Order: sequence, then C-alpha cells, then structure tokens
Amino acid sequence: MREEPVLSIRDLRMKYDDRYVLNGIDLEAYPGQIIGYIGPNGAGKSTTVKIMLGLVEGYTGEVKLFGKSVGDGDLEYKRRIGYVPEVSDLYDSLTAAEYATFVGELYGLTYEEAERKAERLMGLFGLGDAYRSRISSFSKGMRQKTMIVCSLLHDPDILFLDEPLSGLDANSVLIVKEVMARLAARGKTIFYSSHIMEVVEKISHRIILIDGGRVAADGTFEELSAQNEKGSLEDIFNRLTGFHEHKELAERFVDVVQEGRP
Ligand SMILES: Nc1ncnc2c1ncn2[C@@H]1O[C@H](COP(=O)(O)OP(=O)(O)OP(=O)(O)O)[C@@H](O)[C@H]1O
Repeated sequence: MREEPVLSIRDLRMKYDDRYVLNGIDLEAYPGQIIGYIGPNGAGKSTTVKIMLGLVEGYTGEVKLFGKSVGDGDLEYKRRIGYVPEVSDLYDSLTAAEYATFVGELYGLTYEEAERKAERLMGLFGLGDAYRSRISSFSKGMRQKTMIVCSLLHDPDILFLDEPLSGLDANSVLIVKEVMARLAARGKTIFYSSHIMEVVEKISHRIILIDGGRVAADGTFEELSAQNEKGSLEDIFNRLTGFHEHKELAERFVDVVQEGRP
C-alpha cells in the first residue's frame, strides 16, 4: 500500500483582481521526496507555496498538508513546516543567536534548545564566530546560511526552499545539497523551487513544471526525458514552455545596448 501523501493539492485556482494566476493545479508529495518545483517567472510557483504556508487566502480547491486542509483554521500543521524564502528578511538589528532563538521559540522549542541547536548548526556552517554578531554585518551567503539553520531548528517534516543556494559559495553548496539528500533519506519532504536547472536535475526525485498556472509536467527527470526529446532539464524546460528565441532576443538586446554608439 502506498504511503499517505504529506501534501496534496486538488484543482487549486487563484485569481488576483480578475486574472487567474493558478488555473487548476493538482499535485501530491510523499515522505522522502525532493521535488524540484520549476517554471518561468510569474508561472505561479510562489503563489502555490504561499497558499500551502497559509500566507495567501482567497483560493478555491483543496490544499492538504499531513492529511488536513490548510484552510480549516487549525495552525498546528505549521510546526511541521520549514520555509526558506527567496529574499531573506532577517532582523538586521538582532544577532544570529537572538534571531535563531526567537524563531526556535515560535516553532515551539525552548530558548535553551533553540540556542544550543542553532549554535551547533551555525558552527557546522563555519559561522561559529559570527553567531553572536549582528546580522547587519553578515554577507549574503552568511544570511542565507542563517535562514537555512533557522528553518531547520524544529526538524520540520516538510521543507519549502526558494532558491536556497543563492549567495552560497561552492563548498557551502556541496554541504546544503548533501543535507537535503540526507533529510530526504530520513523521510522528510523537500519542495525545492529554483531556476538553476542543473541543480534541480541532479537533486530532485521528481520534477514539477508549472507554466501559466498549470502543471505542464510532473515526473522523474528520466520520465520527462522520455516524454520529450532527450536533453538537459534546461532543454526540456525551454521546449515545454515554448521558448526558442534566446539567441535572437540576445542579439536584439545587444543591438539596443550599442545603439547610437560609434
Ligand atoms: N499579491 C499579488 N497581487 C497581484 N498579482 C500577484 C500577486 N502575487 C502574485 N501575483 C501575480 O501572480 C502571478 C504568479 O506570480 P508568482 O509569484 O506565483 O510567480 P512565480 O512562478 O513564483 O515567479 P518567479 O519565478 O518570478 O518567482 C504573476 O503574474 C504575478 O504578477
């Protein structure tokens, strides 16, 4: 018998003003899966994730996490979710230690538990010395690592990551990719949203492509390759979203840059 899905979405529709941005999304995710969630800019990826996180209302359709509808007012499910947004809005005036204990307590940890865990995780990321410094002094990569640490303090069952490797150096990228693989091996579900196709292709057990508010493809990379002409995920993405003009557009772009120049 197949396991129960951690996440299930049926006929999800959402409109802003009079325009539908989600046009009937259906998807399911199971324990231990890393799902590469991809699509062109404006396709509806963030909107779907924000609905799952309970941050956006006004949709129709069914969205269930851990078997319960996210719209039913019971917020207990949020304790089992971790989220790394694309843009980190950390509180600059706090130290990483203050921020991590604040977030940890929000997720139900005691101050001491959050403090101890965050310090060790930051240390493993090479940020042991920075742990008690103000976030305002942090580089982009240090902020990103802090966000990742804080999203994991409560050991969530499902993790939503939006461009989590943004700003990370090559060594840190290796660690984070390995951490994701190991979390999945321990039964966690990871919803990985990114525009970096090489990484999505390599780490995902399953890839979901959203285009125009619909699921345009859903399967393993091998399944997507078999359904389309062989090639990289980038090639499949370009083909499925009907995009072929990058050379022509680049040429026109450079022409405009140089217009009127001697
Ligand atoms: N609060 C809002 N009000 C009005 N329109 C919105 C709002 N949020 C998103 N949209 C619109 O919904 C559509 C989907 O946006 P969304 O942010 O979900 O796309 P995305 O796939 O995450 O894009 P990207 O890859 O650029 O992050 C876009 O056309 C966007 O303009």
